[in-house]
Amino acid sequence: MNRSAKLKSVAAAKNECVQVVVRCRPLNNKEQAGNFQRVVDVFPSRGVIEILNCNETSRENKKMFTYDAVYDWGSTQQQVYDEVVRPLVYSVLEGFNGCVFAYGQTGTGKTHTMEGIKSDPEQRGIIPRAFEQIWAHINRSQNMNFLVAVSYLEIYMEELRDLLKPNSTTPLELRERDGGIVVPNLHSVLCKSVEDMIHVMYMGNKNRTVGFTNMNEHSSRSHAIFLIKIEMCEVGSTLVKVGKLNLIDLAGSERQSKTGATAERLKEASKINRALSSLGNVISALAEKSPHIPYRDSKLTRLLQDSLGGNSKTIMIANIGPSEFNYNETLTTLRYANRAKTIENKPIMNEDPQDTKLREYQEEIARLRQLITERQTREKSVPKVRKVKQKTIKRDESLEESDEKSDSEAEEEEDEKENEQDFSELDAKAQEALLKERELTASLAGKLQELENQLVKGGKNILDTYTERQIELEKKMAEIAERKKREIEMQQQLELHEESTMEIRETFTSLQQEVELKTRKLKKCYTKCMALKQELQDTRDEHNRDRRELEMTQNELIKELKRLLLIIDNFVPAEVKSRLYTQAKYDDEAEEWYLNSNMILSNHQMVPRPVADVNRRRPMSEYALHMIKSNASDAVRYKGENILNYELDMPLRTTYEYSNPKVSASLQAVLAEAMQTEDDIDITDQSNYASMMKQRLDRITRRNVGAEGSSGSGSSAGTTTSNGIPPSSSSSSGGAVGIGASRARSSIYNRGMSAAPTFGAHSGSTTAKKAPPASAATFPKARGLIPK
Ligand SMILES: Nc1ncnc2c1ncn2[C@@H]1O[C@H](COP(=O)(O)OP(=O)(O)OP(=O)(O)O)[C@@H](O)[C@H]1O
Repeated sequence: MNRSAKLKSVAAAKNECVQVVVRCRPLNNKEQAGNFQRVVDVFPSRGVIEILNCNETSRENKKMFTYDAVYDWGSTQQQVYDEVVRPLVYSVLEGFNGCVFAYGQTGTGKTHTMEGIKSDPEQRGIIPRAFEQIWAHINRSQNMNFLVAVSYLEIYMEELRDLLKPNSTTPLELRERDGGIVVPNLHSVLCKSVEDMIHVMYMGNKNRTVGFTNMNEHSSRSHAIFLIKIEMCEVGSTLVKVGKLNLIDLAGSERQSKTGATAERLKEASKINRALSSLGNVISALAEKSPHIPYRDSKLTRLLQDSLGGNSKTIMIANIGPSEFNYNETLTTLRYANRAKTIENKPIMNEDPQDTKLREYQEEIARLRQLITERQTREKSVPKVRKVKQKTIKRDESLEESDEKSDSEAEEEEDEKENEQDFSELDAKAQEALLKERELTASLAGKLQELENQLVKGGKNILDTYTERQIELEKKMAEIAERKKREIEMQQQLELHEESTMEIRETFTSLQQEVELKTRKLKKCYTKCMALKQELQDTRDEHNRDRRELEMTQNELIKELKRLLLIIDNFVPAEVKSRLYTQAKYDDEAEEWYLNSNMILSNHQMVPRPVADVNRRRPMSEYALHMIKSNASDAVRYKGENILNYELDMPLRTTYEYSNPKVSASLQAVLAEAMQTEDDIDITDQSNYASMMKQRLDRITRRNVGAEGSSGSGSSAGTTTSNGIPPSSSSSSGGAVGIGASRARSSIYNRGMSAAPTFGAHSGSTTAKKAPPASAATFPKARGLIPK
């Protein structure tokens, strides 16, 4: 279709609102066990849902919402599919884009509605039922070619993941092409039956991200999107129509406090909630007809761009729970769904778009066919003249030989024989060329077969799958669904008009009657006003709740950040830390930190390479070099050993070598002198410590003198110094190193002493009078003051 025709069809397209359907699941075992009350009332015939807040005293204050269709806990999967989804899939098979997405709090039945229960055919959900409808249609359509491709992806933590190729390293990106959003590298599988599609769905489901929450044992933690693309065209025509169907099971829109979320789950939930709240923003912006629609806020909204306010027919299924326990979440879902009702789409038929695989295949098939026929005619035309002559003779013979063989069979056989004969008559070169030609033709035929196998021809087993009566039944069901839809619409409109026309219809017979009616009306208006006020209050409360939840998430994340910073501060070396700070960059798109690979590389390059012998072509071990130098007979043996001489980085030293405490040279000299002369030691200083030391010195000197008097020199065995240290043997034997009875007075100014352990570190003044002559040698030794 050319551009102007396309524009015309867009302009001619009718606006169509997003169809919103609400489905309420039954009370589950937990809710029943907990005696939770049911607060939701469903009125399928009017498309109305009423919800009661148990905390409010008045039971009158029920909130009422109307939708295109509503389903209660007794509804069946078949009913939901036939009445809601079947018409949409019909449209897709006519070449429209269609989208069904399930929205709701976790555990309310989104996956149940979309996929259903594998083992129970009655409980199959929308996706497998859509497969059946598609293939029933294909099998019924005669003279049509189809190409059906499916893909399956999920959006987890704002990242696209291919569920059919989970280990693929190619990142998936969203791109805008021909006014629509596509995922270029997404893997797609060609399917040829319902079973193929179901197999693909289960394969993808195995790779889906699910987790456990307090609300649901197998909670979907990602948004899963199943894409079906159906290309179709009449046999012999080149006009291709394309129908696309997106079947989406969104992640749960839960309150984090209820799910028992941990730090990682909170991060996950905040991303899920962000995508869902951006979906809410898009819905609001579309509902308010805002000039800017924030599709780009999340990957989910970008992917749903066609489905919301675009060219697709869209159905939103809002799943809710009936219990009072989930009152707030249910109300949020109902409001969300209520807003989505007003979104208008402009569905257009995808006729003759660019880049269709079906057209590509058909063109290739035609080209291959042409090539093959050309080759076959060339092959046959080689010995044509002689062949014709021989053929006539042989035919006469063969007719006489057997009557059983049919003419064509005989002819084929004949041709084969002739070919063989012709072939043997050719020279070697020609034979080779002919063989090559035949091989090429065979490979082309194989390729052709392969391509033809990919295409699905419609109307194959029309009688096997669908009898006339079944087709009739389906049509009737579609009609009933359409009527039901219209009935609900009319009922809703009737209720609306009833109020406005009441006044007109009333004729007042008396003033009293008029007053009564006006009072009733006033009461109604008052109730409405109160409901609106309540709504306002609810919205405020909800906003506060959201804010509190965000604050909670923020606090959790800050806590986690602090923990990580603590680890970095205490366990990561300072230089690595500073490198991390300078090299780490934040990617706004991916919302992730990453290390600049260039910088890492440059750092790597700075690391010195292992040392090798620069004069040699390749590194050699020390031992090999040694052997070569020493001209050892088996030196060659070690030549090939590629051992590098690694210079290991030794860790930096953090301690000092031990050195003895320093005693200043002046003090050492004085002490040495004092110990050699017999003079008194006179140390002058002002501090208490020094005077104390002086006293001790005196005491020691006196005792030593006493001891000398009583036992005489050399008989000090068994005596101890005042501080309990026994005298050394050298001193007891009359010691060569002892001070002796010092008479000389010397003044020591020891301010220059540097080492603390020596008493000289404290400036002090001490006068040691009359040092003991021999046994006094114990004093300096015991105090460690003997110069070395
Ligand atoms: N209409 C229903 N009838 C019967 N059972 C239902 C219905 N809807 C849901 N259930 C049951 O409720 C449970 C939770 O449903 P499901 O897993 O589909 O929820 P969900 O909304 O997809 O949750 P999540 O967002 O966590 O994936 C399942 O055991 C399911 O069988």
